[in-house]
Amino acid sequence: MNAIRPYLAIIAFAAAYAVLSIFVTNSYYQLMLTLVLVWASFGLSWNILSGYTGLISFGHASFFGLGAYTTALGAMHFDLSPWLLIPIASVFGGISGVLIGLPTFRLRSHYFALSMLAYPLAILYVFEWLGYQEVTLPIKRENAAAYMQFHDPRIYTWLALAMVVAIVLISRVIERSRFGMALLAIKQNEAAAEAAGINTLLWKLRAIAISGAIASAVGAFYAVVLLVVTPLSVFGMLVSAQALTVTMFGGIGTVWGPVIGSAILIPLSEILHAQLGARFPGIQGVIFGLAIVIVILVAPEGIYWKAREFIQRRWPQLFARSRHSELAAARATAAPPQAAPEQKAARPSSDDIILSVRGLSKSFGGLKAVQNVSFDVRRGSILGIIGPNGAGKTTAFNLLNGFLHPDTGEVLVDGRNVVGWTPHQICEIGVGRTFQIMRPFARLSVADNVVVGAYVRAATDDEARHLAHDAIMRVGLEHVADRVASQLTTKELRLMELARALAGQPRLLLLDETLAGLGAGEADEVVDVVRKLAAEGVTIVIIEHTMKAMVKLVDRFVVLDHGAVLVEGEPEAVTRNPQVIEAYLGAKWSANHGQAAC
Ligand SMILES: Nc1ncnc2c1ncn2[C@@H]1O[C@H](COP(=O)(O)OP(=O)(O)OP(=O)(O)O)[C@@H](O)[C@H]1O
Repeated sequence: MNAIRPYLAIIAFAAAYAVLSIFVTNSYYQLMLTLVLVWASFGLSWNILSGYTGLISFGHASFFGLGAYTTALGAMHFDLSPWLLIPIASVFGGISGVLIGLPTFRLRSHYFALSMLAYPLAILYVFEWLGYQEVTLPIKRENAAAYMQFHDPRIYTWLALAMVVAIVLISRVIERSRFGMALLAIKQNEAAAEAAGINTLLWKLRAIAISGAIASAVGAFYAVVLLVVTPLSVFGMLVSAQALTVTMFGGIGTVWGPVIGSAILIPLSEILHAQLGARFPGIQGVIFGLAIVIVILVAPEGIYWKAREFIQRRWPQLFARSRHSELAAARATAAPPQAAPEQKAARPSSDDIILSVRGLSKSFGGLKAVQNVSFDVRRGSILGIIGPNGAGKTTAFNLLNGFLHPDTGEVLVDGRNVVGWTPHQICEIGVGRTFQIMRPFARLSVADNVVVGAYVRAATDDEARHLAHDAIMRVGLEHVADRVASQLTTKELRLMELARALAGQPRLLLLDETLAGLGAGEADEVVDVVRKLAAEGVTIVIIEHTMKAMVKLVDRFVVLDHGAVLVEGEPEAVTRNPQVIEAYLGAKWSANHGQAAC
């Protein structure tokens, strides 16, 4: 029973729809029942890319149209059956997804959305130019069922229903797996996902390939239902808009969104088109436009989420769940993963060098943000990087973990030069990172945030949950593990980012201003956690402004000024250095601490 429970809603929906379709005898309404499911399926395909990753596609008609024309042309020129052509269209859709995704994923947000718009428009003109203005599928009088042609229109509805159920199940599998978590992490913060070891390009390509394959299959089926295909009806703006509108109206990022949106908007626009289409041509476009305006004003993420929020407020017990207890259960059952040898090693640090930076430089236009920086970090030690605002500390970090590529220089992690690697590749070899401006996955729970960081080291979901649980315990956040990240205090967010980095079992942790925004007491608590991690053998490089906390924490300092290393050495020597006092600490520090430091 427990195994069936997540699918009860879709089983009930399919049963009710099938029963409804049995009693609808009017062929026009029967067609509408089928079209509702076709557009719901198309919306579901759009949702797999855009709903889960947040990369809005205005160009899903490319896949839909390719599918429709594959069926139409395959039937016309090669006398092939749609039973064969639909899977072929799906393969074409998947391949075109990768071909479109590879160049277009270089772009972000609205640039991505707008460039996706170009593909169906370009393909539309190609098909017109090829002379395929209107392609009709040949009618089969004999053996019609083998060509997916049926006298009883209800069979199309049932086929469409089977298609929706299949796509909902695929979406559910994606949602509940590492795939879905990766896409959600990308949606909430792509840079943090990449730094947590997620190969963002690969997951996005997988999402667009699956999304494109499904959209093409839906388009191929649409051609079978309507029997006529024109470039405008399958590649037109309204087609892409339809996927977007039904999903945005119903609810983004949930399987129910496209189904709800389609069930409301398609009959509405079809009936108005039938009644008023002659007097008001293009009335469907008006309906979809109005739907978008209403959604933006009333329920920006769609009516599913609005209704869910309402129910959650009214009957909170229906939604009570404990992800952390799941994690704790996973910990009780899963075998403990092998600790990395580096983590077993205890301080004090040896002369073994884990990170070696050689002649690193980076300029932005004429500004030399990092100039010929070199330093070594011994395994098990804590290195502090300090310097005034704009000294190049964050840029140096971005060069170390692959967000930026240096103009010159080397970054050797355990002797391997990682210059040119991507952040997730650097994370894979054991370099974790937190950010100066915190980058939580705001709508995920603390536990889920940390699970995302564990995937880089875990072979299975259970192991990821086990590692996440360990990391949460190490930073002392078990009491808020089920809380949504957006509800955390600054200190908790800092610790959660630490846990997310720790879950990937790094041997080297780069902490970017982990104490920023904390009160004195809170900063001490976080310093204690960092010190404990170092005692467990994790090597730490930390950027900080808070000199007082740093002096007590670090083994060595690198002081940057104007992008170059001003001084390097042990805390006592560095804080007494006249150049450091002049460039960074100022005369006041010298007066207050000079004696103490001596
Ligand atoms: N992407 C960028 N494009 C142009 N200039 C940049 C870029 N990133 C950083 N800079 C400039 O490079 C210099 C070093 O910046 P960086 O953020 O590394 O300093 P920082 O020491 O971390 O400063 P803060 O303590 O204020 O964060 C600054 O002058 C900054 O304006």
